[in-house]
Amino acid sequence: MKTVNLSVCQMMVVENKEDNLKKAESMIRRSVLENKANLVVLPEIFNGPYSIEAMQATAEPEGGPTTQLLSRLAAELNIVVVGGSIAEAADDRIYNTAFIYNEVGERVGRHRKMHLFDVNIVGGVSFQESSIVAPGNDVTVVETSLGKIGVAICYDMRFPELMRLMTLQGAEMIVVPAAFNTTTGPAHWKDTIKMRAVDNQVFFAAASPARNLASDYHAYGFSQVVDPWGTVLAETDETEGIITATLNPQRLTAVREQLPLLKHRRTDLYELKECQ
Ligand SMILES: NC(=O)CC(=O)C(=O)O
Repeated sequence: MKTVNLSVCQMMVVENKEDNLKKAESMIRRSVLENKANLVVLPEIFNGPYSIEAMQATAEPEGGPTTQLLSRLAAELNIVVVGGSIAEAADDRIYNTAFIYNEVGERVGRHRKMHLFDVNIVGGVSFQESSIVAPGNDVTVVETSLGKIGVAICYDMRFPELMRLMTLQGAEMIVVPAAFNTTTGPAHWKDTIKMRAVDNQVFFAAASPARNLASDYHAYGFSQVVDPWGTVLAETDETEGIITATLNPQRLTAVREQLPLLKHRRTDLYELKECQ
């Protein structure tokens, strides 16, 4: 991989789609102009609220206004964009999808959330994502000029097998647009980010929306970027803002050489395989 300046835009997502697109555009521009980012990441479902009703209302196909904007900005600003995720309308279904664009605005990857957030936590959050969203079936590792980026979405990051598969496929950075909430966030967010980075010896960036108490779903916030040793390189609180970290490839090499976890796996005793 190359040296990467990664910015996470922890944006306040509101009801109105156009307002969200304007906000995403201004935060992407600021990431580049003020923080010299060459990789910019947006949160899960950034163009409308993360709710069953809103996802139905905001769903659009690839080539719609949201992906057009992301592609145009990637090309104009000469950056790689992991475009958070959107409700994607395709095949008469809705997917929760991240689109990834390169420096000339080509779509170089697409991840459809594989694990859907169907939970009912007593006294806390209830959500039935599968009532509207269909699951994706593909592990996503994208080859870019900056290095290999594994992309997953929110609940996907709770599944260590998926993170390890991405690592075995060469991911050097794992980037996760996400929206934990005020029940699961305080309990699990930071530990999950750290352990996925440490287990796999990868850079790990998790991008949340800012917490909007006017919406039904209260995102946790606290976006983070962590290095392969588990050191936090950048983090924020629950409010809107941009965080930026420099990812140094020598750090990844040094951690993997000095603590060769990936080489010490007992593949004579167990294996992890991607089913076709
Ligand atoms: N929103 C999600 O997909 C997942 C989540 O909030 C959690 O795992 O907690």
